[in-house]
Amino acid sequence: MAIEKVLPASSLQGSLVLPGDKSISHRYGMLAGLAEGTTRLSNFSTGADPHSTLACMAALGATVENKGTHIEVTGVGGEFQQPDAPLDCGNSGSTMRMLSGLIAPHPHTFTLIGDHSLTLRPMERIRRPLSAMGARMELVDGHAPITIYGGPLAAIDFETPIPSAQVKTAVLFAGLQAQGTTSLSEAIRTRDHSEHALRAFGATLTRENNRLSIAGGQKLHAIDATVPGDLSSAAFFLCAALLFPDSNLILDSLGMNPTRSALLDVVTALGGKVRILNVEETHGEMVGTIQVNAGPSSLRGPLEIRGALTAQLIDELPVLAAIAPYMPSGMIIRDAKELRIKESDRIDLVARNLRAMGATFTEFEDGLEIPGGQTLHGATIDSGSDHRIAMAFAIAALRATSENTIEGAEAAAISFPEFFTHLKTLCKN
Ligand SMILES: O=C(O)C1=C[C@@H](OP(=O)(O)O)[C@@H](O)[C@H](O)C1
Ligand SMILES: C=C(OP(=O)(O)O)C(=O)O
Repeated sequence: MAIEKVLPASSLQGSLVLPGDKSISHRYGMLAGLAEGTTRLSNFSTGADPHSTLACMAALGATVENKGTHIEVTGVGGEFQQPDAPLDCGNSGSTMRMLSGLIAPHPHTFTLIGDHSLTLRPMERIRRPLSAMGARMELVDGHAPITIYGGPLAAIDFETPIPSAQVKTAVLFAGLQAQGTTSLSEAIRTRDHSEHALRAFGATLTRENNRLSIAGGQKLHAIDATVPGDLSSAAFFLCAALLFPDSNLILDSLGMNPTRSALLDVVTALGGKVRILNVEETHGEMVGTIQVNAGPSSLRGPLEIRGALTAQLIDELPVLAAIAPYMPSGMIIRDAKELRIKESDRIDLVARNLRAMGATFTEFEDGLEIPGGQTLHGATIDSGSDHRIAMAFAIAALRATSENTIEGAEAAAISFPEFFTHLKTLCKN
């Protein structure tokens, strides 16, 4: 187990280009694997999870080559081959759920496996729509390993019961290859990278209010693309910037898709001055440069994160909770029960680590209420092998009164292997 020691800091200064967005990298990797032709992907995520996706695409017959400057994926032209071993999704819920939809229409038997954490995560949420389309899927008590007996699928009209971009994507990827037109409605709009990625690879997809429709039998064609920087990785440094009055952080080539960028509004509400220096669109995704300085917050009460906002900030909630005790206003996070079934029970681990640092707060089944203006001390942090917990508490450590020891720091590599190196460069002690 890797240990990282994080000392209190006095300032955060510098500029950064983030590695490619994890969500977009998964989708480009999968669609490139299915498409016809050779896709070139620059700034592909360096995280272990999207590389699990690429390994699965290779096992399904795509050719994946790391060319140094970019990744090349030569797709199977619409027909995956029977893999000769189980598809290993590692720690990645995105891989397991989205890939299930992508491969279910193919006439082979697939087994999807993952690590211990992934085996604890709910998979019934994808079995329900995919089996309604005609896929035969076996789970073990609602969990992986998953066996899919693939074959022709029929379109469905599906209403997502939980806000989940992974479930939405599994249905769209299956719908792309089904017979008829698949429709899907979501009550809370989740990240729309799949919609943009499908269009980029040549598919037609329509949206009317909250209802998406995709016709089956569409073929995909290879693209050249640069993956925008990962805003969920940037979140750690954006939150760190709020901790010091003279912070100055510049993030270049950053993904700013509006369905992902609620964090920028939250950072602003917490006193961050966020300047957008430029923005452009590439394959439907907004990409730009931002500068962030800290300033006084105008909040009169605790920052409240509930309902749709909770769903939009789902991956950023651990780091927001980790800095909440230092914010003058404090924070209320509710409607976040999903956090209990991510790579770890993130509410429990945030609570345990905040408690270890001496914070006071109230824990709920679906969130936390954390008073502001607290002083925390150094402690031994348990990452629970969860990348976002390891990184969130490295940020909390920056304002503690003494050194923190992060146990299980290697988990950061799941989404952001360079995190601790950048932290050391940006933070001044
Ligand atoms: O679609 C995606 O890329 C993701 C969707 C979210 O999961 P859910 O779909 O389970 O909410 C998020 O937590 C995950 O990190 C990535
Ligand atoms: C929940 C996450 O990812 P996944 O569901 O793909 O494991 C995450 O990155 O925080």
